[in-house]
Amino acid sequence: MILTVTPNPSLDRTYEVPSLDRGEVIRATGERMDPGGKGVNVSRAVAAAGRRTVAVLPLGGAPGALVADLLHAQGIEVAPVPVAGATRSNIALAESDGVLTKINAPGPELAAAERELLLETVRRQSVDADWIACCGSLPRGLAPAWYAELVARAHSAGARIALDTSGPALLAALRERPDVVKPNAEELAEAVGRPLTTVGDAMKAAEELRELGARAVLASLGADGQLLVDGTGAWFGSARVDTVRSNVGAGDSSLAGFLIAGGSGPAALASAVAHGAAAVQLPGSVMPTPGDLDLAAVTVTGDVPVDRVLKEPVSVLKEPVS
Ligand SMILES: Nc1ncnc2c1ncn2[C@@H]1O[C@H](COP(=O)(O)OP(=O)(O)O)[C@@H](O)[C@H]1O
Ligand SMILES: O=P(O)(O)OC[C@H]1O[C@](O)(COP(=O)(O)O)[C@@H](O)[C@@H]1O
Repeated sequence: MILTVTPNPSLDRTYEVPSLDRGEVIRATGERMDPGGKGVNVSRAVAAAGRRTVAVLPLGGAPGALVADLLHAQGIEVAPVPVAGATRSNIALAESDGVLTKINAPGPELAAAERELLLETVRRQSVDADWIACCGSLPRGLAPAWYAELVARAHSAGARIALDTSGPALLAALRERPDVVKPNAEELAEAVGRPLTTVGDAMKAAEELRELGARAVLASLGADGQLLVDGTGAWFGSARVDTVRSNVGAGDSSLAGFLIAGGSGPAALASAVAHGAAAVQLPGSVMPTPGDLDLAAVTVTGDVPVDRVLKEPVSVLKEPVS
């Protein structure tokens, strides 16, 4: 079973708009609503693969009830943590030329009793978990070291941890030796405080995260593919995609693919790449089913193309949020 923890889930609302004109009334041509948050998406992808998953998440107010309904409708087991504040709604504005603008709300602040209940729920649900995937930003009320504490607790309970977060929360958790971390290129650049121009730059940065404690680093590099660096070596995986429909949740789908395939080594990397490539060819944050995957289109090599210039280099570093 793959347990996911999403401390700051969301109701994802996507509006299709012709284009964005600041200060104008924009009439949407289409809209959709999805249960969201990075761990929620991992659970959706694991369930789409026909594997068991339980999603732990704080839920509050009408948006929280809607997230629970949408997840139940997709057959996903939810271990809710009732909270007083309303679950956030995140807005994605998809322009007709393919550009996506996202507004991620901060989400409710968790009170002390709610924080305790969240940890207790994770502990109770971890009993038969092969992996615990802890994903996304932290809501107000959870200290940057919260994921570090979760990794330590999960390890003492014998579970393996996959972590997909960024900034201070990622850096703080590394010292507890998460089994795999999954930064995207921006998050990787932010973590090492350097821009990334080539696949070699990304590999050096991933090695640095290992030196800081990560046992393995699965770095997703958007259109360029993915890098896996662990204690036994490094591999690069990619797949050709002709038409990208939506990259929302592509990284979450990749992480699910990696864990479903065992969570280590080149075969798991190939599964991660196949899931990422399939996800970007589906609308919104729809997660791929086995029929959507094209493993034959995936290439994995131990001969990492270090000199390859990234199609989407990271030249400007994001300001840390906290
Ligand atoms: N434009 C693209 N073309 C082909 N594959 C893509 C594209 N964008 C994303 N992917 C696939 O999805 C994976 C995850 O996307 P990425 O943008 O790196 O993650 P995140 O969603 O976490 O920001 C990539 O490593 C790649 O396999
Ligand atoms: O926790 P964060 O970083 O605010 O991200 C939450 C958002 O990320 C998502 O999980 C999608 O992930 P990506 O933006 O990485 O594609 C959405 O479902 C959700 O709205």
